[in-house]
Amino acid sequence: MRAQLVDGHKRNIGDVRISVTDRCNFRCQYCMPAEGLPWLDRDDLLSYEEIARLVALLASMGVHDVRLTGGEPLARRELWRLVEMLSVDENIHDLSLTTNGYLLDRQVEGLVKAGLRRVNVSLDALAPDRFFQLTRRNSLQKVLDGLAAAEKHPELRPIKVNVVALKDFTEDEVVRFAEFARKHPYEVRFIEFMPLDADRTWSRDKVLPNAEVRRLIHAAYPLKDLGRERHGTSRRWEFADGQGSIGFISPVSEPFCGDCNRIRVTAEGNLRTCLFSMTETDLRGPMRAGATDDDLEAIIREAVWAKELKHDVNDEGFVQPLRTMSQIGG
Ligand SMILES: Nc1nc2c(ncn2[C@@H]2O[C@H](COP(=O)(O)OP(=O)(O)OP(=O)(O)O)[C@@H](O)[C@H]2O)c(=O)[nH]1
Ligand SMILES: C[S@@+](CC[C@H](N)C(=O)[O-])C[C@H]1O[C@@H](n2cnc3c(N)ncnc32)[C@H](O)[C@@H]1O
Ligand code: SF4
Ligand code: SF4
Repeated sequence: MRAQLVDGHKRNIGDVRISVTDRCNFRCQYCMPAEGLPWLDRDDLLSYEEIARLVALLASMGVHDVRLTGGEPLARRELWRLVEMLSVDENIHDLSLTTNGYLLDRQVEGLVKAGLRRVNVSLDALAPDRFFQLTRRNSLQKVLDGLAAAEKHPELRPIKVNVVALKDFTEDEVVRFAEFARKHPYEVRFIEFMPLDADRTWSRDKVLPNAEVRRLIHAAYPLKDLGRERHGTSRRWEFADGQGSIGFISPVSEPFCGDCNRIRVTAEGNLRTCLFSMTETDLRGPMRAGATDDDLEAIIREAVWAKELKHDVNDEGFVQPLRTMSQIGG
């Protein structure tokens, strides 16, 4: 084992989010433009072997939680192969996936066999026409099938459902989502819209504050506060009658940067120390030029030492990064 990876604010880094591709088969309004984006060339993507090398190095520095994301991670061929490579590392405690669910039905069995332990599925609407409006794809049923397929694997728990909430849109389905959470063994989380959309149309008045979502749910089904998990994104509330729980991820109205222990690696192998970072550190170049693990460790430690204390989108000086959520790996 190497020394714990720490930032300059004395925070131990314990979580890495790896983007395995910038491509996606959906076009969610709050993330991608309808026409897509210029995709990376395949040669520019880190190979699974390169990702596994980096993750093993990070895990030996105490970064024990690994999330695979994208773009759409299941759109990258044979993702199970990467999962298999990572799941044998004893230094990795949590190996999870965030997906739009479209290809989950087909792939979940292989992923579980390969050692995947958790899955989060994005689902922003429960009515087919509303789902189409948000994702620009007619795929609600495929996502529900993906969730049902995941549910059949008890190894994959908890299953979380991510709902990005938009003002003047999501309100109509908030109570239906609460009922969905009460009916299924899924932890539904409402997420406030962040300024990382490709169309750069984010504004504060398009954000549906989670306090409002909670108010709407509480009126129908009273809630009890369970608090926020350390290093977690969501604050959880359980239904007062004990039938399930619901979560709120509130980066706009209640930022949770204080105990942030996360870093990110983009699909082309750049290290980002914050979701909203304005700079990135190239790891692929040194790796392909023959850097040793000690060389890479030094590069990573220097970049992480400068990790941002926080990022508040409400700050006067806040600047939206050039890269979108799908390019960063949300
Ligand atoms: N502001 C901010 N948002 C984040 C961060 N990490 C994840 N998110 C957002 O949280 C939402 C849910 O992301 P997930 O991929 O499900 O990750 P998570 O919430 O950490 O997942 P769990 O560990 O399973 O609770 C997405 O909108 C992410 O972009 C972060 O460090 N900062
Ligand atoms: C970028 S996606 C990548 C994984 C996968 N394609 C998916 O949608 O789950 C990761 C998460 O970021 C969320 N997300 C994307 N753009 C967002 C935005 N502008 N604000 C808040 N969350 C966003 C998505 O809803 C999803 O839950
Ligand atoms: S949120 Fe996920 S599914 Fe939607 S466009 Fe972005 S990367 Fe694709
Ligand atoms: S915005 Fe940056 S500092 Fe804040 S929680 Fe997210 S990654 Fe961490």
